[in-house]
Amino acid sequence: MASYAPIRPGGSLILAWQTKNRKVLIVGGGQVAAGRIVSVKEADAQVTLICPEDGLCDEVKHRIHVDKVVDWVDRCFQDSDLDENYDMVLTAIDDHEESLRIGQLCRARRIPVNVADVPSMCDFYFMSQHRDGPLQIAVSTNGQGPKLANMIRQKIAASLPPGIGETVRRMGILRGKVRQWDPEISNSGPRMRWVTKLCEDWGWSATLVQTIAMTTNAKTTGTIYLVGGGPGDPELITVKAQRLLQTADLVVSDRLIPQQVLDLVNRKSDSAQDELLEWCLEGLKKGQQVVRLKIGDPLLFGRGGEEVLWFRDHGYEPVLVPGISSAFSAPMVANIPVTHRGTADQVIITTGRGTKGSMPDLPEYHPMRTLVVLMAVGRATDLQQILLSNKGYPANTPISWIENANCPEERTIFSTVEQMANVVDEQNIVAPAVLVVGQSINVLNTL
Ligand SMILES: C[C@@]1(CC(=O)O)C2=NC(=C\c3[nH]c(c(CCC(=O)O)c3CC(=O)O)Cc3[nH]c(c(CC(=O)O)c3CCC(=O)O)/C=C3\N/C(=C\2)[C@@H](CCC(=O)O)[C@]3(C)CC(=O)O)/[C@H]1CCC(=O)O
Ligand SMILES: NC(=O)c1ccc[n+]([C@@H]2O[C@H](COP(=O)([O-])OP(=O)(O)OC[C@H]3O[C@@H](n4cnc5c(N)ncnc54)[C@H](O)[C@@H]3O)[C@@H](O)[C@H]2O)c1
Repeated sequence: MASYAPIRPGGSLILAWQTKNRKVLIVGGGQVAAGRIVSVKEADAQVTLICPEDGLCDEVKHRIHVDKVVDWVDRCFQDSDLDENYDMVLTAIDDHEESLRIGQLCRARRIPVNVADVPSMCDFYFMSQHRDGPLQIAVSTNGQGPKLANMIRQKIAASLPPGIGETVRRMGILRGKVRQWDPEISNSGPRMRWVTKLCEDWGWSATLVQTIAMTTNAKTTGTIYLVGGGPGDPELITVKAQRLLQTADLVVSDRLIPQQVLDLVNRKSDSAQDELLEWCLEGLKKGQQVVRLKIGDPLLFGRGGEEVLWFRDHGYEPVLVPGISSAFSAPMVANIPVTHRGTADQVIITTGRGTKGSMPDLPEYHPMRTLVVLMAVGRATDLQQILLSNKGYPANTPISWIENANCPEERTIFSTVEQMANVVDEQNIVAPAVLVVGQSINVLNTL
């Protein structure tokens, strides 16, 4: 039998009540009323406050006369005040009998009411709250310990990462964008899975969540930055890239937009790549600072050169910002100095998958050469055969597969050229993985 969460009665219903343009009546003008004004005005309600002038505290006077966010009625409460069709009534007066009476009147009219000094008369309680942009954290002790609620709230707020409110705000913009890309109700599932994956992958790293966000602050001239996002570890991007990502109006990224969303895009266009570039262009035309974020380094197997030409054709010269390529960071993960005095004096970086699936002309064996092959996993058998049969590699030349380098799932496997395809099968190595071949593997690794 399935087990479900137990029901624990005796609580109150916790909601984020939408009160925009709703009519709220506050009775009283002391410090408690002042706090209520802030709470309901931050929720965009329309506030009427009833209280004789001599009862107004300084803060309430300020809200009435300076901020002008309150319609003030200069007298005591009258029963006919409730004829105004209020959506909510809050009493904060020092006359207990009158408080109770107003509470009962509201109950009779089914108007939700909070009576500051009579919890039993409250349809809802106020909570101790922390706000940072759209992030709202509220603590309730259900009337048991308001001071404790205050202390707990402060402790929670202090534990939050800086900038989290801004991150939440940008996430809202991004979710809106995703919905614009594909408004189909029936695609809600993939959209939600994508947003969930994004949040899980980038977690609390506020700056990096910001990097994928899209804002709309238009500037006068648009600039396109072609930025290397590094190999996957959020700490392995350059300071310059991070600054640009934080300040950009629009960031378009293929790395962070996983397959589910590219699938959505694909149905609108034959080529997802073109669509991404068109988004950049749209931003540029609006005068935005646009970051085109590429994994690794844009110009090393990143098709960055092609994108530079594309933007040039459209009248924009991209600013290039380098990134750390896995061609260098992956060997480092496996403790392989790709050059090392006396062992390796050159490193050749190539791919296992050339244009249209071709195999590039691999270099001859040289004992002082380190070979780094990107996108090699699917071609392990071909690569092994070419290196052994055509390129003179000794069967026992050390190799290393580095899977998901610089990501949490990172894995390093050492073997020899003779075994390199076998280990892919045996160890179930999957892309992305980098292959390193050469004697430099043995310098720091005792295998
Ligand atoms: C969240 C907050 C919002 C707000 O009201 O703005 C709030 N009280 C706050 C502070 C606070 N209130 C009081 C103290 C003095 C210390 C103490 O008594 O503990 C402090 C501490 C302080 O000032 O730091 C006195 C007090 N409060 C209530 C009573 C009546 C009673 O218990 O019978 C008495 C005794 C009066 C007396 O003895 O005369 C009743 C209520 N107060 C509530 C909310 C609701 C329950 C929420 C919950 O338990 O979670 C509820 C039921 C009704 C409601 O108002 O909706 C705000 C957090 C401030 C912050 O976050 O900084
Ligand atoms: N919920 C809470 O957390 C909390 C905290 C402190 C106090 N309280 C209670 O809330 C109430 C208000 O507290 P306060 O510190 O703001 O009090 P206060 O004495 O500073 O203010 C009371 C206000 O009510 C006005 N008033 C009195 N009778 C009125 C009427 N019939 N019509 C319109 N206005 C009227 C007064 O002119 C004054 O402006 C008190 O009963 C207090 O015990 C609640």
